[in-house]
Amino acid sequence: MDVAAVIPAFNEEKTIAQVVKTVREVPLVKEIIVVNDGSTDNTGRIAEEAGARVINLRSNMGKGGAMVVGVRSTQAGIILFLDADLIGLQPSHVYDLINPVLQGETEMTIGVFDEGRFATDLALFLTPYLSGQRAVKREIFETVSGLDLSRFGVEIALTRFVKSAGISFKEVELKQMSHLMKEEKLGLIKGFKARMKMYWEIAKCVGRN
Ligand SMILES: O=c1ccn([C@@H]2O[C@H](COP(=O)(O)OP(=O)(O)O)[C@@H](O)[C@H]2O)c(=O)[nH]1
Ligand SMILES: O=C(O)[C@@H](COP(=O)(O)O)O[C@H]1O[C@H](CO)[C@@H](O)[C@H](O)[C@H]1O
Repeated sequence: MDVAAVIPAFNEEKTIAQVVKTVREVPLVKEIIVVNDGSTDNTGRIAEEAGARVINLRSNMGKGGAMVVGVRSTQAGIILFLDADLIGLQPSHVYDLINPVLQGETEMTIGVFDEGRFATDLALFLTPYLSGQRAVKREIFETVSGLDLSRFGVEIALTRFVKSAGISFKEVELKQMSHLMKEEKLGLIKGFKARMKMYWEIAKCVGRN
């Protein structure tokens, strides 16, 4: 089964190139798709220069919508989702995420930061099912309804579906990795507001049946 990486990206010009370049070091990943989710910075151009196929969305659809667009644009049977703001991503992390699915050991992996930065390690220690780093069979992703409108609820919706359907999944440790926190990207006040909005989007998906 082929593997494609789908990277939703909204104003991530600082980190996107490094993420794309690292994934390019893994030949098992046949396609790298960056879905530029209506960014107002140079994310799209930088991703393209780094070697990704870029889909430019005219306006911001939210993370879940961008992921759905990315998956629809490829035929690959296994999708590797990565955030565009990762710090310290190594090829070994990519292998750790995709190999268990590729080798039929499980249907989905969820990457959990460990030995990275305290705040981001702690967040994923407490809520591993929120992680944006995962590999999943496309048929599973495609079976979950409403992901296009789920925004930041996408991970919780996907994890809930997998759990309720009794589909196997596995958490894998991603050592010495982190991501930029909202407060680092947007400043304290805007970052906090964005965090609250994200929790609301997650809560809406938790409330859905
Ligand atoms: O409307 C959005 C919001 C976020 N993202 C992307 O989704 C990923 C996770 O978002 P963010 O880093 O804001 O979330 P955090 O990891 O801080 O919760 C990143 O690659 C973002 O660029 C997106 O494509 N569209
Ligand atoms: O780790 C978390 O608690 C949140 C918030 O991250 P930040 O505080 O902005 O670094 O980020 C995760 O959750 C989002 C919603 O599920 C995912 O979309 C992100 O990929 C994931 O990093």
